[in-house]
Amino acid sequence: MAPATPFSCSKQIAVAGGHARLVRPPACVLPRLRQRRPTRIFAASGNTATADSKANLRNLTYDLSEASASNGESQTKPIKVAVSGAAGQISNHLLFMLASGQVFGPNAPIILQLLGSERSINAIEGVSMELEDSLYPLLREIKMGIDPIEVFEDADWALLIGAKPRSKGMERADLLDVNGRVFAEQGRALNEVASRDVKVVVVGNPCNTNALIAMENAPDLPPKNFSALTRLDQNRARFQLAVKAGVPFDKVSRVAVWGNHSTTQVPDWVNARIGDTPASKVIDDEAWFKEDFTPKVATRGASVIQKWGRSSGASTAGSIADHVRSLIQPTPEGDCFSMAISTDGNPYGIADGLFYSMPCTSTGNGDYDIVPGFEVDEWLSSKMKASEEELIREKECVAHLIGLEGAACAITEDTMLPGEN
Ligand SMILES: NC(=O)C1=CN([C@@H]2O[C@H](COP(=O)(O)OP(=O)(O)OC[C@H]3O[C@@H](n4cnc5c(N)ncnc54)[C@H](OP(=O)(O)O)[C@@H]3O)[C@@H](O)[C@H]2O)C=CC1
Ligand SMILES: O=C([O-])CC(=O)C(=O)O
Repeated sequence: MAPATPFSCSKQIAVAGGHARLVRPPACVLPRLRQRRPTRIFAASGNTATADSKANLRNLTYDLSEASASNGESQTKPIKVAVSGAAGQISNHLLFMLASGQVFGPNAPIILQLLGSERSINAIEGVSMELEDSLYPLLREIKMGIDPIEVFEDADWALLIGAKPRSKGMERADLLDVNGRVFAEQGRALNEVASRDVKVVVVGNPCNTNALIAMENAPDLPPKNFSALTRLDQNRARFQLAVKAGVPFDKVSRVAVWGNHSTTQVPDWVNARIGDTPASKVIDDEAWFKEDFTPKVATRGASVIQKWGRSSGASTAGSIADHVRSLIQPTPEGDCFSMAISTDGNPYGIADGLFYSMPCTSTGNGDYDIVPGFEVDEWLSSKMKASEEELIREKECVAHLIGLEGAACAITEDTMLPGEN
């Protein structure tokens, strides 16, 4: 157990005769109350570690080793999962899924490393209290802080969710710049302190280009370890196909989503299957695929906001869980999953140097392969090209954040996130 310091707090939960007992060291109580003064405790720091930087990090440790041993569980090394935007609504679903074992499985103890800001650190403390009160046996430790250098230390996974939403009057180029700076800083921090095999999943929008920025700022980490979330789009597409065909969604497979997580995305009905049959044979209605299915999936985020008054939180969290599970479990034979990945050397002729969503498989070791040989007909090809061009324009707008010179931002016609209308 870590020694208590004025700025850290450890807790131990012992189990005797089947009853959990919280052993709270006396030193823990006062510092915890003191920590409610954010200006003192969670002072902003730069992107390099300082001698007293640990003082900015709050640490809760739950040592359940006695309990685990008495239950005959093996002492598995906990998985360290860093989450940014930890006070946001997606995280408010995801953190509980992570702590409960729904993502990494029922035998994987977990350490949560939560990144917030001065704006959100109180809220993150609140979330951590709820996590404590949920009594998750797999949850071993919660770290919270506002400096990515501290929070990302030794992370095995980094789920980068936090990003500024576009506000009224803000151009997409501004959004790319503001969020790009955040992801550049976080990429540098991961490069410096995360596990050398950290898997980085970028969710915060515009997620494809943010993933590119994070990766380019982390030259010591394998580019293949970076991906961006398009699994929500895949799930949305799968649901629409199942409903139209009148089958349970588990009969719908090989659903690729190509391109950008934006309204130019291409949910692929050409290669999708329903049972063992091409979806286009089961649903013999090309006009529906082109004029209804495709825009419905691409603007589903906006429809949710229109009805619900806020953007997709629970379904996004579920799709992040699906994304992670797809990398740590073997892909079922004949199926694929979609995520945005580096295009370097891809078999579909997409320009190198982008993050573009494609069909992938995994053997379950955290790595992936792009599935070759998907049919790309003329219609699919022209839609895929449009999304590629959008990503090239986005990249030009963030050239200054990825060490490129000479490019200029030429986004004139505003491209849209799925949640915008
Ligand atoms: N790829 C995908 O499929 C999807 C992506 N998204 C994207 O995920 C991101 C998070 O969504 P959600 O959790 O709903 O958002 P919330 O608004 O609930 O939370 C966003 C978090 O981002 C952080 N943030 C970082 N920088 C800023 C800033 N400059 N201004 C305000 N907040 C900031 C805030 O945390 P803090 O103060 O701690 O920094 C905040 O808690 C968004 O970018 C959204 O567009 C959403 C749905 C699907
Ligand atoms: O546009 C947004 O912020 C929400 C989003 O990505 C989605 O719902 O797919």
